[in-house]
Amino acid sequence: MLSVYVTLLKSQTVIYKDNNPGEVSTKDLAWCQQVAVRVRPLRADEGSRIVHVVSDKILVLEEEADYRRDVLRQRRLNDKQYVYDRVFGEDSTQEEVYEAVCAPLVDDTLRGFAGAIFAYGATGAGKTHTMTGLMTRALNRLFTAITESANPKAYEVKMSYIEIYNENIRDLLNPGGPLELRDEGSGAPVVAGLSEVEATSAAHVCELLTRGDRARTAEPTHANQHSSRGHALLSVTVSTPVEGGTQRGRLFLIDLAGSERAGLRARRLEGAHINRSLLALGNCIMALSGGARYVNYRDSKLTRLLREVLGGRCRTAMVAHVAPGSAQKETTRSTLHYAQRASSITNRVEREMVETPMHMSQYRSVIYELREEISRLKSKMKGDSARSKDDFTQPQQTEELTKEESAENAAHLKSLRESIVSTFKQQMRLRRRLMELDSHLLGLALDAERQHAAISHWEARFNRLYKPISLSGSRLSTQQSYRGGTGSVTSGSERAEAEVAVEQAWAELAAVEREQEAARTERARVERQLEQVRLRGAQLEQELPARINSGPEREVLALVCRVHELEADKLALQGERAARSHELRRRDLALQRRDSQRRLSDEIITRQRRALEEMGIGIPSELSQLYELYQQEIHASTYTESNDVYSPSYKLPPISTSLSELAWSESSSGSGRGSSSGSGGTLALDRRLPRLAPTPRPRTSQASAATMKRYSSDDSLVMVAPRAGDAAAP
Ligand SMILES: Nc1ncnc2c1ncn2[C@@H]1O[C@H](COP(=O)(O)OP(=O)(O)OP(=O)(O)O)[C@@H](O)[C@H]1O
Repeated sequence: MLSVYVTLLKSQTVIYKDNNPGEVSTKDLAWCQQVAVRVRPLRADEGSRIVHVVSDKILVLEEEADYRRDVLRQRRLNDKQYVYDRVFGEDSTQEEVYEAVCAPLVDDTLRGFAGAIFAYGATGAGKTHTMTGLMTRALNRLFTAITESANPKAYEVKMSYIEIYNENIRDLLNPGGPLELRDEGSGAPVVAGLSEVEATSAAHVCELLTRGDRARTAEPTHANQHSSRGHALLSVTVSTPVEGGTQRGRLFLIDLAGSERAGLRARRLEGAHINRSLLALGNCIMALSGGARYVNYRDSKLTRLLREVLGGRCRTAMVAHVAPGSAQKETTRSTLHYAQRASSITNRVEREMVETPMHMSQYRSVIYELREEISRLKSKMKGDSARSKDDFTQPQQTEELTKEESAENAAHLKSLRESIVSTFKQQMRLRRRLMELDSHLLGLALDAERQHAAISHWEARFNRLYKPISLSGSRLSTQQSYRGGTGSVTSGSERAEAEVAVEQAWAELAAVEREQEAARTERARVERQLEQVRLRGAQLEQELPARINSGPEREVLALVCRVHELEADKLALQGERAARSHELRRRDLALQRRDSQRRLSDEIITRQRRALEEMGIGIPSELSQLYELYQQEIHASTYTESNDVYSPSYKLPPISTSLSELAWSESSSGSGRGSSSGSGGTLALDRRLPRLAPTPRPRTSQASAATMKRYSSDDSLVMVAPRAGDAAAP
């Protein structure tokens, strides 16, 4: 038994048997992503079937026909088609799923690669059913392959099985109290005290799995009598000696907790933890799709633990699970969106990264100081060299030095040189530490900002801005419409979830602030030390000119200079890299904030428009022009300026010429980033807007004009993404 989980997750020192290890590019990583959806059989109490598998890649979700008499809208709203790498229907077998999703990863494990499979979906959707099938088949296949190999005894298979429940980690193979997740330096976190058991045969593995499954936290839910309430992570490591080391392959099989919202009050904490960690996982997957962009793993224990799996050389597959009945419509839709978001990774990664200017100020001063030091040393060498020439023209003075004095000088020089080099090394160590601390502080500042953003988001959503307002004389439906339909439904369970989320954000913020305080104190201490070492170095330099009087000694000094130069160059490169990565993280956060600000603006505008309509106030023409401009600008910036890095998750409702012509495909809502956050990526769109005169083609900018297409067939404005070259078209 080993007590350290890091050996499972941390080491990526895989020796590749038949591949050149090389660096795995983001493209390779993207290629590794596979997203499948499995639909489980319909049960009698689940209503009518609303999920239809069309082919092994396509499924259709039927929306309820709320507008039965409106043929146009029925046609547009009812069916939503989703495309994935693979879709498994209700009669799919465990074997089929294993062959398509898991078998390639098992073969890779034997070849020394790492792979991971996630099962995602709402409670009762079939995650555990699928994962049980995959786990037993994967381990059977591993042992069969090992037995059939030339040297079965050379293989070692180890297993570890943990559960994350309510942000507590438990060892399922050796159940006991919660285990601590420790961050050790910059490496992967460590689960202290976790057991890793050597598996000797397929039968032994089955026994271990059964033991682990029994230890999982399970409770009945509305959809599943035996519902697993935490995330389960099974890790299997296969090691075998090869020439020059040990080849190690790993397979992670992860059965995520149900993604549904917490309904019961008793479950609110549990539900909030589950949603939070699934959101964090979704965000990591999303961020990884950008290749070099900042990936925040800190938000949950699940993502902290999976850091190396998600970001390392790991092929991953996700199997999203849905129930086909109308009773689970909401959860099914949200699962399909989540899976679609994950499957968009492949496309995104192949896109070019946006170049960002470097922000180097933090490093410039340190590098400047180093260069200064080098030039001082060099000028000393020149001075000594000149003096040495003078000495050469006056040999009698040199001859006056006794042999004893020369030996003494040489000894002094030697010790001086050693002191200079050692002082220099100390300086470099302290400077590096300072840079590490600065970088850490920058990361913490971003973390703190994110927590602030989360707090203001939830507070704005539930307490301040969107309290239902009462409009005298308005129809009853007005208040109802304020409560519902815009993504800010304040049901009891959501409010409870918000309270928990806010509490957690405050707690996280306090932890971040404590860490900031500790880092600042440490930084001040290191800075004081550096100042002392710098002073000592300056004193040593003062001694140099008087003592250097020979060619070999100058060579020593030149060597010291060279070491300084190399260090300065290295530092410059490191600084550049760190600054670039910080800049990317900062931009990522800025984008998220803009996104959330824009959502708020849109929601305010939509609600104001609705309020005007409900109160029977016509929209002044200037205001309607502004609405139009706003839509065009948002659309233009979304589709033309940042097409490669940012995708819209919502659109404002169009300003239409008549009520019946308002056709706004819901297909555009909720499928983009943040849509599963609970923050309401989806605005329910207003279908009762006042009739407005069609506006002329926009005059604002070429880009805006290029993004607008007028479909005269139904005389309503429908915004579509521009085709390549649209923006440049006259
Ligand atoms: N593909 C399938 N074929 C037949 N039965 C299935 C299938 N998928 C799930 N089931 C059955 O549905 C029930 C719920 O499935 P399961 O426990 O796997 O759900 P889950 O998604 O893991 O739920 P939870 O998150 O609550 O643990 C079980 O009785 C299981 O046997």
